[in-house]
Amino acid sequence: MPMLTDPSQKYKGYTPLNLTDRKWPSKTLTKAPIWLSTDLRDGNQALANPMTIEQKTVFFRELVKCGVKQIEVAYPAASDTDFMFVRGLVENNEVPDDVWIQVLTPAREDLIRRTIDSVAGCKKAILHMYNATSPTFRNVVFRNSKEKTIELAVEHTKLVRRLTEECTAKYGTVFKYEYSPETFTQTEPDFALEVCEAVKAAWGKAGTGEDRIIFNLPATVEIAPPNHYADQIENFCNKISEREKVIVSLHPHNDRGTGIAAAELGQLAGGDRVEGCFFGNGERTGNVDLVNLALNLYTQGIHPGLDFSDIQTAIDTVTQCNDLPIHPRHPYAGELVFTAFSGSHQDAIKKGFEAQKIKHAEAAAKGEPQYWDIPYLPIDPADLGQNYEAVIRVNSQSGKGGIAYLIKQHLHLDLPRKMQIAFYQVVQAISDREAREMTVDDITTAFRTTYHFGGPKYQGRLALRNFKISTEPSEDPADESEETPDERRRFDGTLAVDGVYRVIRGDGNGPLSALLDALRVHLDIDLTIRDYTEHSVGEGKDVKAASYVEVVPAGDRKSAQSWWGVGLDSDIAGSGLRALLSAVNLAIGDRPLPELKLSVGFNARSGQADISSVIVNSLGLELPRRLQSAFFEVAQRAAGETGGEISLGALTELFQSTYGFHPSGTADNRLALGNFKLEHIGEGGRRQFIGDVVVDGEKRSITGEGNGPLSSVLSALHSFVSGTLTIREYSEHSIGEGAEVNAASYVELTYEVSELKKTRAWGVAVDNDITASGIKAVLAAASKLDLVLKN
Ligand SMILES: CC(=O)SCCNC(=O)CCNC(=O)[C@H](O)C(C)(C)COP(=O)(O)OP(=O)(O)OC[C@H]1O[C@@H](n2cnc3c(N)ncnc32)[C@H](O)[C@@H]1OP(=O)(O)O
Ligand SMILES: CC(C)C(=O)C(=O)O
Repeated sequence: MPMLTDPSQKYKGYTPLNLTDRKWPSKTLTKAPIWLSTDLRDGNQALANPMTIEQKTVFFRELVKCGVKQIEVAYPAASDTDFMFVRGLVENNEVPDDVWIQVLTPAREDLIRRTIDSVAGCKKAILHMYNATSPTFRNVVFRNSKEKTIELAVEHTKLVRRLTEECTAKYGTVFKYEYSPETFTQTEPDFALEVCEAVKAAWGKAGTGEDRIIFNLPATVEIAPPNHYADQIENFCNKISEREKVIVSLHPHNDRGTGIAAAELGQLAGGDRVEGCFFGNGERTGNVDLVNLALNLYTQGIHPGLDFSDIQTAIDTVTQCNDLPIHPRHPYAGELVFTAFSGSHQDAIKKGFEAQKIKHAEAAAKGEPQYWDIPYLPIDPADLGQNYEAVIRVNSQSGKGGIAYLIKQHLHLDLPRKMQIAFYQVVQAISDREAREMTVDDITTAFRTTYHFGGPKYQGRLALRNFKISTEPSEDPADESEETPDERRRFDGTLAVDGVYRVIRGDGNGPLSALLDALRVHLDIDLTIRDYTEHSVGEGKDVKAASYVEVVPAGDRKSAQSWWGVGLDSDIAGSGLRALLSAVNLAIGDRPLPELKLSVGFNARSGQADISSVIVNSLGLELPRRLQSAFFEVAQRAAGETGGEISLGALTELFQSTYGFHPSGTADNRLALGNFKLEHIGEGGRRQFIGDVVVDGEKRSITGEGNGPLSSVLSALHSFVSGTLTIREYSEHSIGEGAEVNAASYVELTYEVSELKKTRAWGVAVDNDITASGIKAVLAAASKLDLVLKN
């Protein structure tokens, strides 16, 4: 049947109360009401499968944990399960001393008796009796007159008094009495009052404070807007006699979807207590949601007396016990309620957090409250034990702000605005292509992959292995113009280029321009930096620098096309260089790069770096800069006869023979290391070398002291070497990883014997022990010198 064109022929509107002096509209809520959870009664009776005793027990404990002090635990006369559940609570001492358990009964003697039996022995119980009072119920359900309706309530109230007193006398249980004129909102207001007055008189012992009688005024079915409910409550509160001896309890249902409003307006109108269920379970559209009401108060700065610091556990417990899901949009509890998908919301939230951080710092400094003021978020999710991860979620409706927020939250990177736009396009493309929500993981992975950020797993075609920035005097000392700095920076470093190591060198005004120069010279990559920013990440000794670089094609600073990159390093120069390489990786895409060419001809600047590239690739040795130059000269001389031509294999062999190096450590040197030990001498770092050195095939046991391992070896060598050996340069690095790691050492020695000129030689060695590697490098270098031995 379709909807009626004239519904007035089928549905009657409510009859408004003509309150001439209603007060509630101009009031505000200032304190929390008494809360009564009826999850285990009104909520339970509305379930297709009512809860088991175990489920009710778990639920009861959660209610207690959240701070509910009055809990309607059952309709004990309904079933053995309900009865036994209440008995279990009592007998197992489940009820804390400050909690009242409440039990509901109709106005029927047998059921009242069983209900009181259920709580016998409990410390504190509220006996709740009801009978419906509205015309329809009187006429249709009970077929009762008004008088008979009052009589039913009065007689059974007297019975309740007698039986509860007996129970108190026998078991010590303290009782409160609650009476509900069920269907109150559909009952003539004066008749509802008349019934309650009669019940109060029959109870006969309503007092003040703890002795107040509770009159529950249910919107059994919500049939009118919430202002009407408020009028009904205010009217009742004004007219009931001995108001101070009465607790007015509100029991809204949600048939019109205004249960929350009804409860809030009802409190303004005088309601002292609110009965409802967590997350709004209950008959039909549910009872009023206590969590919602409590948190509404909380967001007005009023503590509700309930604690939802761990709302997720409450959600999990309630949904598991009720077997009903919570709608994703449910106030405070739905999984999407702290989530923003749309770009403008995300942008506002991100800006809100940034602005609030500053405002809070200012307020903290002045000792003022730090008010929550975030667009689109009425409550701080953290107060409910929720984290911010869910706040911003990304799909095709999202904008750069939200994505940047997630990157900041998860990677601690505060992307510059233009880079936000660039990365937004990356995420948009993925989101459009895959037509789905992007998780935080998707976004951070997209970021890492795009910018080659976050370790070897995300490494790009160009990856920085090591570098050194040195200061060089400006090339043209005659140029005294202000633009030309006195000093220039030199970048010396090793890159992995498509998996092959390349030693590169470049000069510039700063580290980044020096790297750009090196890239241009060695790899034909010609770019210019258009934008650069940086910020610190973390604090104290763990602080790192994050850098962001935008590059454009060289000579085209206004280019429409640009590439951003990001770098993070404990060293600011390292972070900038990494950011630049990150941008360069994007810029080169998959364009082929020039392969390593060996050019050892004179004046070939790239040649020096290129032969170092051969050594790092063939032997894993990252030569110190002066050794690079030294070997370049050796290579040039060796290749002199072939016009600069030399094969990669020949170059590697030349290196090994020149520096007495063999990767296995078994170089055929004039001096070789035998067994040795190094001992600490005295308090300082002084050492004593005691060991065997094989010289020209003959073992010599020598000792020597020095400030460190290498100087003690030199001192020992002087026991059979005439003249003076000195270490001019020493450096080392690791080769390999994990258990396979070795140390590579480079030593340059100078040697001076009287009347002979000073000579120098490099030695290189690798060993799994760093000290042995250094000593072997000393002996390798010494082997290359014309040592004069003492007799
Ligand atoms: C608005 C509310 O939520 S009220 C609470 C509702 N909750 C429940 O009903 C859940 C528990 N109920 C039950 O398990 C059962 O209804 C019982 C055990 C209480 C009673 O079961 P039964 O005796 O089989 O009766 P039934 O369920 O048919 O109840 C209807 C009878 O109770 C009477 N009745 C209904 N409400 C009340 C009341 N508050 N006081 C006295 N009698 C009542 C009806 O008039 C009817 O009487 P009749 O049989 O003489 O016509
Ligand atoms: C028993 C009463 C209070 C009831 O649950 C209702 O009217 O909804």
